[in-house]
Amino acid sequence: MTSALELTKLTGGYSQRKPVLHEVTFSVKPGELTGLIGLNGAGKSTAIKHILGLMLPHSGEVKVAGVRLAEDRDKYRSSCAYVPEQPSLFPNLTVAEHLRWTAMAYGIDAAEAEKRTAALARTFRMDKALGQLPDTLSKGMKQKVMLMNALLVSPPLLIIDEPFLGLDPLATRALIGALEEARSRGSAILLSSHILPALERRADNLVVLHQGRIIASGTPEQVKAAAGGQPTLDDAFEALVGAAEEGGGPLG
Ligand SMILES: Nc1ncnc2c1ncn2[C@@H]1O[C@H](COP(=O)(O)OP(=O)(O)OP(=O)(O)O)[C@@H](O)[C@H]1O
Repeated sequence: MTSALELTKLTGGYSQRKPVLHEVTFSVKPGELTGLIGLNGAGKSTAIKHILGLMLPHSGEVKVAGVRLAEDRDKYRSSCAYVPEQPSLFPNLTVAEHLRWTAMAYGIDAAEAEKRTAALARTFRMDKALGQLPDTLSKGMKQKVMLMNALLVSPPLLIIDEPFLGLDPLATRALIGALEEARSRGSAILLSSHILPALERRADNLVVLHQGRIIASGTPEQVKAAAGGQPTLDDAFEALVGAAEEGGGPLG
């Protein structure tokens, strides 16, 4: 099965002289949810910028839906949707207009877009906000609009930065349900988050980055085992980072 996302020995960053990422290799298969975790400054956002094609590798490669950006720009770009931590919306477009615009950009038929919009608005309790402009929305509501846009597209690869921050408990549940649905339709999901218990419960795989290198990866159980059999992912993360900073090898 072609991976939805495949990083092979990706070395990259903001200057050739001082790379941020060092030979990062991992993949996400259709229907899988992978959590990307690491301390502040570990390189998660830099990895995402490379995946989105906003930065080019110094060496190694990134494939989305089986293609490199240089091979097929249109396929690459239309195969992923990204929800950043900070919502960025057009001030003059209403919520419904954002969704319509996204649907057009991704070539989704208008009737289908309308149907998906109505369903997403119900799921995220945003029915009454469809006619509102971003300025009149709360922070969490803006985040919901970003999520609704990405879910409307239902792309092969969905990348979400800190998905649960700022969402109320019902919206969090709605998002978890919507992500499950997206997975069952075959979307691969990459979540970057500091909220480890949420990932421990839901991720198929984890990638632990430290100073731009992968220090552990695998299922949550495998990562806990690699950290010396820690009881929780929080404990495992602390142990792995501690060992990496002491310059030690694998724990256990
Ligand atoms: N625009 C930039 N120019 C130069 N260096 C940068 C830039 N953005 C980030 N960096 C550096 O790249 C490294 C990785 O940063 P990155 O933003 O990828 O971390 P992160 O894991 O996403 O952190 P956080 O959890 O705080 O969001 C850090 O050393 C940071 O200082």
